[in-house]
Amino acid sequence: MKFTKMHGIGNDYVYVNCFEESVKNPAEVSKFVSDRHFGIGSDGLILISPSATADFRMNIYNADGSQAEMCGNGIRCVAKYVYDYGLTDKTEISVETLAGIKYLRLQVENGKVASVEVNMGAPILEPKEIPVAVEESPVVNVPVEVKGKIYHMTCVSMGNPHAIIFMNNVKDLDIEASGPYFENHTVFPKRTNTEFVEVLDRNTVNMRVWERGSDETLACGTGACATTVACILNDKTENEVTVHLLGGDLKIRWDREANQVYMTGPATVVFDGEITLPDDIA
Ligand SMILES: N[C@H](CCC[C@H](N)C(=O)O)C(=O)O
Repeated sequence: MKFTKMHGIGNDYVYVNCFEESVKNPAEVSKFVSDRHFGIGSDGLILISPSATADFRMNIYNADGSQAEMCGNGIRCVAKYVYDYGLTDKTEISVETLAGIKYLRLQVENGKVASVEVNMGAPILEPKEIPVAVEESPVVNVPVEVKGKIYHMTCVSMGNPHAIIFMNNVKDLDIEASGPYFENHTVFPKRTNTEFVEVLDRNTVNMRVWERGSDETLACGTGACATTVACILNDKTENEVTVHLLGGDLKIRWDREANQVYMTGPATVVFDGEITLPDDIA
């Protein structure tokens, strides 16, 4: 199977061009290629395919094989792949995802995509649609007990679920001690991604993330969008925020009139490769 290893500020995936390849067991393939010792090493697998309703289709699988509705860092890399590898010469494209069709603007430098602006759509705040099993709507600063400790969470979906926890210092956070317990908490019927956020000023935050199905990652695009919405709902920032993640920065803007969230950031090709999959998952 031919693949391209790419990352969005350190959130790395194995990308497969399904115009040329066919992946019959994507969940199993994602688990295999994601293993950083026995596979390629990645946060998951992303398939780029034809679409009947958009220019391209993106399917994303986490490292544990679970399929997610959307991936912000991933969709920027999809845009870079389809332009740089000659599948399109358009600098405005649409990509079909399980979270709906997304519209992207590609910034090209020296013939290659340098950064991408994605319209990530409207944030979803209705608890039943996130989903999160609480009465409050919207879910803003709601107490939740995790491993015997009370946290206050704000929940937002960008097509995939996010729980945002504000704290004073994320650098020293022992994320392994709480991330998995939020991810698998019974209050989240479909599990959740969890963002731990330190507000630096009205336009800047530090964020770390424990992702559903991929443990801590160096960045999460949908998480940065959900975090920005949560900051604004809690009156902690203005509508435009620079999110500092372990792997780099994303610029997020929530256009309140249009109720659309925009994310701008880079996309990087690491290498092209070919791998022989074990027979039982090929
Ligand atoms: N783990 C996420 C999918 C990947 C999202 C993230 N990598 C991004 O950049 O948005 C989930 O299960 O919802």
